[in-house]
Amino acid sequence: MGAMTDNLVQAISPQWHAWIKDGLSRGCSVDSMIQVLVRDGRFSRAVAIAAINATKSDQSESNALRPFVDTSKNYISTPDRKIQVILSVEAPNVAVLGNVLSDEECDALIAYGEAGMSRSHTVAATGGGQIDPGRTSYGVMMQRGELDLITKIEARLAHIANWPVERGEGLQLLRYGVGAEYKPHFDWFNADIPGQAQLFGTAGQRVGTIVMYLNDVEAGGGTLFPELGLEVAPRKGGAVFFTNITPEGTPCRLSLHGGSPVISGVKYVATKWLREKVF
Ligand SMILES: O=C(O)CCC(=O)C(=O)O
Ligand SMILES: [Fe+2]
Repeated sequence: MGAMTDNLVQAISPQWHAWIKDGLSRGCSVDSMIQVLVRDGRFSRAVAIAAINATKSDQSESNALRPFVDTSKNYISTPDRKIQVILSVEAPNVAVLGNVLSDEECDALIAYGEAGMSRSHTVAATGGGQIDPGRTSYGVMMQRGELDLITKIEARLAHIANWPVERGEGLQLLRYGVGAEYKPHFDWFNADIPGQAQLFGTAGQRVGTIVMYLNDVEAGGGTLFPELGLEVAPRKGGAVFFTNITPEGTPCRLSLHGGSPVISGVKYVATKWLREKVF
């Protein structure tokens, strides 16, 4: 929690942090505080919400938090890499990023994961994995910290999304051949579907997602957000981050997304799902 708050304080300045703390202690409404932060502090709404939530959780140990990418500048400086902010959307909070991974890191992930790949599954309504015509990629799940390279990347992602490494699942590596796709879906678990209810486990909801592109794709293979009319083109080393829950913590239907069919070439991605609690 400390590191996350430090990042936020950096993003919003100690003065504004103190102002939020004071407002919360005086019982100001969150809406009114967001308005002031956006108008006078010139913060994006996403940063304002995240800063208020982080301050709240520091005070009450509540868990009303979601990851966020600070798009108030055009670059994000992580300890080992300067990330480009290319595009951002407010709701759901989407950030398209460049230069997240080096070419060498992309190549190494593909080389390492390729051998272990098998046909991807989805979760059946009654629980368990199933082969699904709506998801025709091949993939492999990796352990958190499975390689030094992965540890390094996971630390970088934690910095970018302001979310602790421990609250992330292992990376999932996917390969889509020509025609392969992942039809639009939600990454959040649906508590009303028996097969999904058990997925919450002790780590809770999948609150955010980062899809990293490991190669350039000749045609097709974009990440599509049908509710936003947005499609992110795969670019080697780039990534798209998005939140799966609203600022209030409920499943976000605008986060509907999918991997469009690859038309020509092959598409490799690495997906990091961010969980509510320690995974
Ligand atoms: O392949 C893509 O572009 C999207 C992948 C995805 O939605 C996921 O892994 O959950
Ligand atoms: Fe997804």
